[in-house]
Amino acid sequence: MTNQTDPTGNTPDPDQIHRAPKVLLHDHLDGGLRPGTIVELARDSGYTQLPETDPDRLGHWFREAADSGSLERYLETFSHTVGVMQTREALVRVAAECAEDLAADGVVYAEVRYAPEQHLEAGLSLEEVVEAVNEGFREGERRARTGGRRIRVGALLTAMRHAARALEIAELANRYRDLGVVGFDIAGAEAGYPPTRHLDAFEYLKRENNHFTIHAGEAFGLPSIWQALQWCGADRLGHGVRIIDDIQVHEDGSVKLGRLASYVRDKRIPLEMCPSSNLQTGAARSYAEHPIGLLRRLHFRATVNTDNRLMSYTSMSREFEHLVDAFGYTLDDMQWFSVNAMKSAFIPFDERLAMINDVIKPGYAELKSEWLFRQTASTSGSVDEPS
Ligand SMILES: O=c1[nH]cnc2c1ncn2[C@@H]1O[C@H](CO)[C@@H](O)[C@H]1O
Ligand SMILES: [Zn+2]
Repeated sequence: MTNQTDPTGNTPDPDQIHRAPKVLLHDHLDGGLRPGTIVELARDSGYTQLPETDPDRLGHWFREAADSGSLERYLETFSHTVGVMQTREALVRVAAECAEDLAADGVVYAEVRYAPEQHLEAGLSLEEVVEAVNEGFREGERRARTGGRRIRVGALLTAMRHAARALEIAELANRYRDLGVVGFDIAGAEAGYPPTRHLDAFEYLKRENNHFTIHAGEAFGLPSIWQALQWCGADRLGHGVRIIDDIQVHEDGSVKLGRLASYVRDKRIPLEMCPSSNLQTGAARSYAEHPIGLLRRLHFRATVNTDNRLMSYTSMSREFEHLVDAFGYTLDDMQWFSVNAMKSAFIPFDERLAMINDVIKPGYAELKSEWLFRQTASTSGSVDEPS
């Protein structure tokens, strides 16, 4: 890695990034399958549409096909993952492996989303889909614990923005509240499908005191973010990268925020940023030019996320490696992003606080203290040298 060196010495190396406790708010269940699992599920269910049947080649295919520069083409690849996630067994397996994989990557808390309406082709009901995924998450948490890792996973139920089932899915999310589902989301092609199309679902959730995030400001700009916040009342923004269009950076380095960007920062609206995904869909040109750098400097409530680990060939550790490389981030920056994410989670406040104080901060303190002890050891060594 070619990161800029940090005078305090706590620029993390890949091993530290991996061990650091990480919090993930934006990850799609159907965007994170293991290639080998897709191949096996396709074989077992008679799904014949896979473009490759060798796991390595299939993984590569997803990454290449998703690297298209457009959100619409990126989303086409999901037909294959959704295609093999149509039975109870498949959903339990995929959800369990998701929790296991995230835990193995050092994620301690995750909110994982999926659209129940996309898993009904083989006759499951919406309720059966939700229960299968919940069962899988619990199983994955157990396996992680057995392997010495702890993770907590909550589900977000997504409604597809081109479809007309948002209210029904919002009601489903409300029914399974406190039973493994922590919130609601809308996803899918953004241009042509403004958030206000689903206003009834959002108004319903507000009346129920429930939580939701909205994919906005990814493939479409400020009007989408504005609607998501001011018409729909979103608690968080999925991506929200295009908020950058409302921020002017002058030659002398001074910065002027427009009304919407000010609102987002002042109200501490969490931005679920997914750098690798944005590079693939054309929402950003490079890691170094990704708006997260400026937004972090300006103290927006930015968080780091994977979006789709399979399509974007990523993990939380990889996202942080890219950001450390691009911006010279330190363990303190990683802690800042992780605490931001935990503060923005949809679980109750006291539980968020306990995760921050009992898991995240001690985890970073330990990593930082390792460095201190390494320093002390090398310093005392040199003192002992005869001069
Ligand atoms: O970055 C994204 N933007 C918009 N929609 C997405 C993104 N990633 C995945 N999905 C959509 O969300 C569905 C449920 O998980 C996926 O099937 C995919 O169509
Ligand atoms: Zn997404």
